[in-house]
Amino acid sequence: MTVNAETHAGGHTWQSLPAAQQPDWPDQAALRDAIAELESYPPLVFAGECDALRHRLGAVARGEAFLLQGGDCAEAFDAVGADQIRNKLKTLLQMGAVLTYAGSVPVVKVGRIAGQYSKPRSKPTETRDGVTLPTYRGDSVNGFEFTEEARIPDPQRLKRMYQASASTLNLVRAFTTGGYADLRQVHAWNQDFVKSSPSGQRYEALAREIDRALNFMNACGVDPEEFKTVEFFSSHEALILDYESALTRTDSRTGDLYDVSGHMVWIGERTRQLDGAHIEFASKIRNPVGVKLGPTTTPEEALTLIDRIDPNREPGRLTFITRMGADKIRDKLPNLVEKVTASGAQVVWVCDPMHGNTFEAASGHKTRRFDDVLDEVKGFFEVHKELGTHPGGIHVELTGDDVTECVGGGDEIFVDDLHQRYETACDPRLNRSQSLDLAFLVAEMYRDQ
Ligand SMILES: O=C[C@H](O)[C@H](O)COP(=O)(O)O
Ligand SMILES: C=C(OP(=O)(O)O)C(=O)O
Ligand SMILES: [Mn+2]
Repeated sequence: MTVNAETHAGGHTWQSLPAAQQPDWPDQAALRDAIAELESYPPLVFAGECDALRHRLGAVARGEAFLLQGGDCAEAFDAVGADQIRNKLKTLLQMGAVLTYAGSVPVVKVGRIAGQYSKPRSKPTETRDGVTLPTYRGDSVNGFEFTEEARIPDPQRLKRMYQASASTLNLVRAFTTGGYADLRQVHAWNQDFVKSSPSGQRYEALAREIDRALNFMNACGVDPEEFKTVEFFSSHEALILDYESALTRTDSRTGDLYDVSGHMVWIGERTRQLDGAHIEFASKIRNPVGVKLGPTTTPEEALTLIDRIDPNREPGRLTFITRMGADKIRDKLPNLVEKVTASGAQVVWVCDPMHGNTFEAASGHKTRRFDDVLDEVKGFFEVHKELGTHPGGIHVELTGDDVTECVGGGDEIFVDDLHQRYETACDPRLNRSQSLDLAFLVAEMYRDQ
């Protein structure tokens, strides 16, 4: 295999390289048909929007803005109703408002939304009561239901992924530009949270300050229209390369390739092999790109990733999403940040405090402790403070619904509560109140920084 081969029969350099975590599609003819159809579909996003996000992330890399990236671990086809999308968006916007005020910097808002349908897994199979079946790999590949039939990878699902992404993005665009996301409304939701929940009451002082700031702007005659719309971007893990390749198009303005399935895509911890297809793919598209970095990442790997994906050292092009675990971040992160900074690269550093802190409760539920999540973010801020670098943002798995998937938080969820509303198809998400709790606590950290 050569990394630099310019093309292969399918057309793109990455298509001739080994790709980890791809489904074993049993029906290759059906796969080819699905890909051909996807290739004929219109883009979900415009290349110029991807450029805009890259510029916003450039400001994050320079320390002038903060990134809030969040949403489901795995979106599901049967969870794209208006209520679920609205609740998720509402939660992210509320978090964004708190962080904007406390940090006094723009918050770049990016959803794990409208495309987050594919999951890398640690095991190829799952066994329940002595029955072993292929593992669930996300709604884009197979069904969550534990039956032989549901678990067969079906390429028709790639088309449903496109359709579900399109309708989700359509509603998100409507909400964010049509007046629903008005900052004054978002602030009123935050006031509700502060008033009506025990965990919210701790943040009364901050909410009052925001209220005063809004009244002040009002009194100064700031045009209320300014508050009406909000910029919001989509992102997902670029995992299933047949899908991402079919949605990768040449931009007529520049001749560059863009993956028009979302504004930003990231490469996961399990697929970031330097000689693999995913990194080659990431290096060829002009979208802003993220790469997850777990605790085994060496500085040499990080530097090679920069050379591959960001050879021109363009702030905003590359985001490193570190997911070390609360017990490792203070040990592992400093060396990476130091070496990357010394190389002259200006990457965005983002903390994913979820994926290094997963454990299985006695009940069998995969869960995370709110305190571990918070402690990893704290460690992230400490390391950057010590090194004089910018803690660029957080990347979290969350939902706007009152699920019981992570333990702890101000409105505490106990291990015994997990079964009550455990709805995730993959990893445990912070619920609405845990997400807001986190935003207020991170806001305090950002301020102290
Ligand atoms: O976000 C996803 C999960 O962390 C990943 O799919 C691994 O989960 P698993 O260990 O249950 O396979
Ligand atoms: C699989 C994920 O993360 P990671 O690649 O960091 O394990 C994820 O973000 O859902
Ligand atoms: Mn996950």
